[in-house]
Amino acid sequence: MIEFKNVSKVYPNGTYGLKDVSVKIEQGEFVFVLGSSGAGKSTFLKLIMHEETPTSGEITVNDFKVSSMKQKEVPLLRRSMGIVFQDFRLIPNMNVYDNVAFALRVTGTPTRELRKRVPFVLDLVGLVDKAKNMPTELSGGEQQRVALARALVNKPSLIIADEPTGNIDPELSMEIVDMLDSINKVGTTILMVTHEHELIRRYENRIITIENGTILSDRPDWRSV
Ligand SMILES: Nc1ncnc2c1ncn2[C@@H]1O[C@H](COP(=O)(O)OP(=O)(O)OP(=O)(O)O)[C@@H](O)[C@H]1O
Repeated sequence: MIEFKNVSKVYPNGTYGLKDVSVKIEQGEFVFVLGSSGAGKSTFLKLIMHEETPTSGEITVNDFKVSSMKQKEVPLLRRSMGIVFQDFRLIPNMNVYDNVAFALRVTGTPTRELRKRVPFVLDLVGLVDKAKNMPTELSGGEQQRVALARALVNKPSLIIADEPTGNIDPELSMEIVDMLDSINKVGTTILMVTHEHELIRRYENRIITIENGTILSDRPDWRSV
């Protein structure tokens, strides 16, 4: 669950990132966050991840009071979420298997658990047969699927996808959204930021549109009305 209560973010140079935003996203929703460049989408995500702190207002994410959180609690918050970036951010000198396994190794997961979990998520994203490939040997869409597997491997309750289709051919973009959709169907909350109206027009999910740091519109999920 994500809740913003009257949240504003003013950057040190006086620019407003967000202005008095109040919004609630329940566990299990799949929400698109739409907005043009400079609208405030990244600010919204950074506040959720505690990469930035709000100037005023209250933020709750997965039972963490993010707005008043101590720095030492941040790793716990981050472990409750999986993050997918536009530029994939795979480790170039590790193969697909190790890129995914790395996310488990850093949290001290036992090897026997890792041997079950990594093939499971690679199967979910349809990449078992590419486990030994290096990132440079994969297409953009495949690299993003590895990033998705890595985000999923710690069983997060929330996936944040920041323009995940921004570097992918349009035909493959739908494949990524469909994959997020099937992950959502097993209960994971999905927040996907995009500026691609065309892509999300085909879906019936809730769409929060941000403009000039405020919520311009909040279209409900048409599947549930
Ligand atoms: N570190 C910063 N210092 C000052 N102003 C900032 C900073 N980061 C963002 N801004 C400003 O805050 C506003 C919102 O920016 P934000 O990055 O959240 O937009 P965005 O919707 O993510 O845009 P894009 O799609 O281009 O990434 C913009 O006016 C931007 O210039």
